Amino acid sequence: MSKFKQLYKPLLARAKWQAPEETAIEGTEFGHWLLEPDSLSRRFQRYCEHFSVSLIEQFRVDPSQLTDDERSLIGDGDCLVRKVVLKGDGEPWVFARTLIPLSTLTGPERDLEQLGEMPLGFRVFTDRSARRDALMVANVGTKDDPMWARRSRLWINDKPLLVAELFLDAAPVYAKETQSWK
Ligand SMILES: C=C(O[C@@H]1C=C(C(=O)O)C=C[C@H]1O)C(=O)O
Repeated sequence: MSKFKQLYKPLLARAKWQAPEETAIEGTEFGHWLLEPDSLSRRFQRYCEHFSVSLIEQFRVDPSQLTDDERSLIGDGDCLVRKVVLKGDGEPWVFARTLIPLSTLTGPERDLEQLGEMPLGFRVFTDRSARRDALMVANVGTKDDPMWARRSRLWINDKPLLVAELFLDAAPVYAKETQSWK
């Protein structure tokens, strides 16, 4: 799993986030994926027989480990960092890094620290209060060979978490004709 950290963490770290309207992705096939407001995990499930999440690492950081941008979105408190790979039929589709403020890991949300290999989206989007905002996108590849990432803030019971997702080559996002199975 460390190859995912070595390969993909730096790509996400240097993403130059843009508002979708500043890019030409709206109305494109992959734009529909990148702008997905509901659970990406639930959508991925429709494009494979077996959807799974592998937990790479999870640890706590103090706010000095966050960027100014991240602090402006989720506050300047200690956070839990959760890094996973989302897989479709065993193929790595997304590398995701989520920042969950400890102030979000309270009350009914305490369990978010024990998710393990349960997809975060399955837990968050079953809550009626769940919503997504501050969605930004970035091409961390090249113009001719794009590698797309997105970052968005999720709210659950009015408490935030920040999710950054890097869409890997095998992801259905890039398939010319993505026919859902279900
Ligand atoms: C937020 C979602 O959860 C997905 C699963 C994640 C995880 O298990 O850590 C992280 C980011 C997402 O790709 C979603 O399904 O939209």
